[in-house]
Amino acid sequence: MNWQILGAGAIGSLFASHLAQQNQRITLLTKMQQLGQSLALTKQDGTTYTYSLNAFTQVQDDTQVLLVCLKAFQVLPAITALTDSLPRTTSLVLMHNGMGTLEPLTKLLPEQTIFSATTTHGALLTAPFSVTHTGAGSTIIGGNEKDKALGQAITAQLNDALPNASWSDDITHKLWLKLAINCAINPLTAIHQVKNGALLQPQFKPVLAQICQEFCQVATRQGLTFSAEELLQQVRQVAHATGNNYSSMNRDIHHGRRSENDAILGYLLQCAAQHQLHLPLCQQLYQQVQQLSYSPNASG
Ligand SMILES: NC(=O)C1=CN([C@@H]2O[C@H](COP(=O)(O)OP(=O)(O)OC[C@H]3O[C@@H](n4cnc5c(N)ncnc54)[C@H](OP(=O)(O)O)[C@@H]3O)[C@@H](O)[C@H]2O)C=CC1
Ligand SMILES: CC(C)(CO)C(=O)C(=O)O
Repeated sequence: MNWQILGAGAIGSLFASHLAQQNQRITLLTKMQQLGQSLALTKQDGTTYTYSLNAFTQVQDDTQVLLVCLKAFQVLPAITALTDSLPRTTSLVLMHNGMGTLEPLTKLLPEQTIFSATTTHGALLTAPFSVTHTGAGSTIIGGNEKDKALGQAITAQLNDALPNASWSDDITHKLWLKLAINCAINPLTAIHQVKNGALLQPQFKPVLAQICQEFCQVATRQGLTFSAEELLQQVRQVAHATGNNYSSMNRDIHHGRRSENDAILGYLLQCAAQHQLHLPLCQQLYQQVQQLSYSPNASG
């Protein structure tokens, strides 16, 4: 399979380097063309490997899989700019936190095969084209039933490169579970500027419980089954397992970058509005994060 990775940030570089290590045919899709770009991967044991990859600004004619490793708000503008040159035979795999990109992309590219993915691997870009694998995790991929055989073949190659990757017949549920975890952990750690583990302190328990409860109201109306009690347990497990890490939203706010608030709490609130549901705590947290966030449209 010919792979192209859109976005040579932390996650894109992590997957690109692991695919290169497997001798997969792989190129990058970046903002600037660079033939023979070196990409350094530092593994968890501290060893560093360097790969030479070609970086293009367009999708290559023979690209079979375009792995989209962008922040949620970058996805639609990036793919829209590529639409005219995107071969019909290229499958897209969307790999980002938050939700809300699949529906507009499906409208934009009705003929294209599009898969969704979510990963719990941790990656840090220490310099341009230099990535450190900070935490081993797993990746789940899914899509339409009619595309399952292709999706499973893509998943198998990804799993050879960076385990564990698996196919899910119920990717919507998996994406919503990750959404719940991000709705609970990201805003609180961003607002209070604390590490994930701080949310295990007793004062956060009722707040996390209410987020899970508001989340479940929306999920139920979307036809998805979650239990608020189980979700709270899962959120606390993730806060414990990643206790020493800062969430991505925490880092975005800390560094004055745009956060994925719109694709996380914003998406949940949008779904809630469609069902005439009011989520008082999620609404308040969303606004607090917005006030702290860099806004690309703000003047002055
Ligand atoms: N890092 C991690 O450990 C994890 C991240 N995630 C999720 O994965 C997604 C990607 O995260 P991450 O890799 O950390 O983010 P990064 O910001 O590191 O990577 C995004 C990259 O895409 C580039 N980019 C943006 N627009 C374009 C474009 N139009 N064409 C080409 N390149 C473009 C950006 O360049 P520039 O900066 O110049 O705009 C940047 O290099 C996010 O949704 C994140 O929440 C999920 C799990 C773990
Ligand atoms: C799971 C969690 C909260 C880990 O930090 C994450 O996905 C993020 O930071 O965006």
